[in-house]
Amino acid sequence: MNKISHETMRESSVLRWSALILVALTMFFAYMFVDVLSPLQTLLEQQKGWTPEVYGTFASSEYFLNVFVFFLFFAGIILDKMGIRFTGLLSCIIMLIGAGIKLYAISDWFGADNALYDLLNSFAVSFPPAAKLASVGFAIFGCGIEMAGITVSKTIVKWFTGKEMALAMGLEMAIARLGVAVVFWISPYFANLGTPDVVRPVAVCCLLLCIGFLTFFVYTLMDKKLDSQDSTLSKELDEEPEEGFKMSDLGKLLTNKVYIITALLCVLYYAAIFPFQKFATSMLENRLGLSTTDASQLFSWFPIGAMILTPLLGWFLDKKGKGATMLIFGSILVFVCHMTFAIYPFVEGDSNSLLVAYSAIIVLGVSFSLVPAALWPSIPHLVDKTYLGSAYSIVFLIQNFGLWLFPIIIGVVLDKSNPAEVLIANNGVYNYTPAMLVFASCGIFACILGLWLKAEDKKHGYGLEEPNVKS
Ligand SMILES: C[C@H](NC(=O)[C@@H](N)CCCCN)C(=O)O
Repeated sequence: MNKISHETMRESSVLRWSALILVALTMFFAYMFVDVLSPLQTLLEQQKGWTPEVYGTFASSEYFLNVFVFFLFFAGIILDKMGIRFTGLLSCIIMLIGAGIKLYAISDWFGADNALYDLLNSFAVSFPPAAKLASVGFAIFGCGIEMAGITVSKTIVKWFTGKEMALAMGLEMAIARLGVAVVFWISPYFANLGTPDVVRPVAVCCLLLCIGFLTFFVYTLMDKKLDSQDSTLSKELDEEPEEGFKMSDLGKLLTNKVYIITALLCVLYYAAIFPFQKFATSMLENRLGLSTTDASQLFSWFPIGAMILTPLLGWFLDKKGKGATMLIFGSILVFVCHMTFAIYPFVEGDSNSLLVAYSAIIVLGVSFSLVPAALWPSIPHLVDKTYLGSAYSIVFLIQNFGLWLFPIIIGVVLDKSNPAEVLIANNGVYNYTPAMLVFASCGIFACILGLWLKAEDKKHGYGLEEPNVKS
């Protein structure tokens, strides 16, 4: 009788972790691009005339096509039907196209006497043509990055199920957070290299995206080999091939109560994070009287904190569980941070104020480790693996709605709470309290959903509080 070998590449820890590093690098460069303009809001206002409302609308455009053209929904189906290699490469190409358009839009090549410029200048004139075209580019890029995000989540499940899955997801997110931290340092640096200019950092990040494309391409070679090993193994074991996504699975997802609670928690929690990231530098400049570079560097401790803790908490979840509890604590901490920035009487140049600001940013970093480390590995506990790609894509879709809406809300709240005459009386310093209260309220609602999730888990035993690694 032939001896069946159960060994595939995923049994080799070196190959498994190499696969992870390759896909994580793609996300590292993608996350850098996402936030390349976040530390430059003030410069965009001074140089390009982008008011907070324009900037908020531009920031939210990243999610527009995912939400309103349901791109993420189709991305999930493409992923489940066409597989990781096709979807991952497609997502990288989409990101590059979107990034290229955004770069062109803010460059000097796009200006008056250009037909497209004149066309975009012919309506909604308070929204500059460069901001309009940059938003189109960012919306296309947003399709790519979200598609890449679900592809990477599915890739990790493929290589790490029954192994260190939460640790792997934590490490992938840590590498992405490092990208955010790095861009909060290098973006003001490149912008101020010579005459201040927002184009330089965007051009650099476009080049880095090409490297991300290459690392994903290398990963596809490993993925192909693993698939051929898996199909040989299934034939030897006489296993039925997996069925893949069916439209009826969508109904199963949308009627899965605990999955919907998780998706709502996700949207509320992340609404207090990514949109905040877009305004944080400006908020710190205004609340503490810091320069752009200092505010941006202070804020970078948030992704750095998350980067250090997320893999550790992923490891903890693998070994000890307590996923639902982590979601609750993470939501409480996001509330604490945003309330601090809303109500603490910060004084310019005061060391206590700086200490409080640093502490609040670190607290946010801890929160942003607890929730993602527990949230994403919890999805495979709640749904069938045949439509896992779609399950991730629907959560991302619901989340993207919040990520689209909140920068707009915050932009409007900032404009309304800082009318021109008040702004002039305050020497141009924006009052951020109402905006921060909006962010803080998201934390409270996320916490309530976390408590509900924990109660459902206790009742039905989804295993959210259980460790992932089965010994
Ligand atoms: C893994 C998770 N990713 C997401 O939530 C993405 N849908 C959003 C990426 C947005 C980048 N602006 C995470 O990063 O925690």
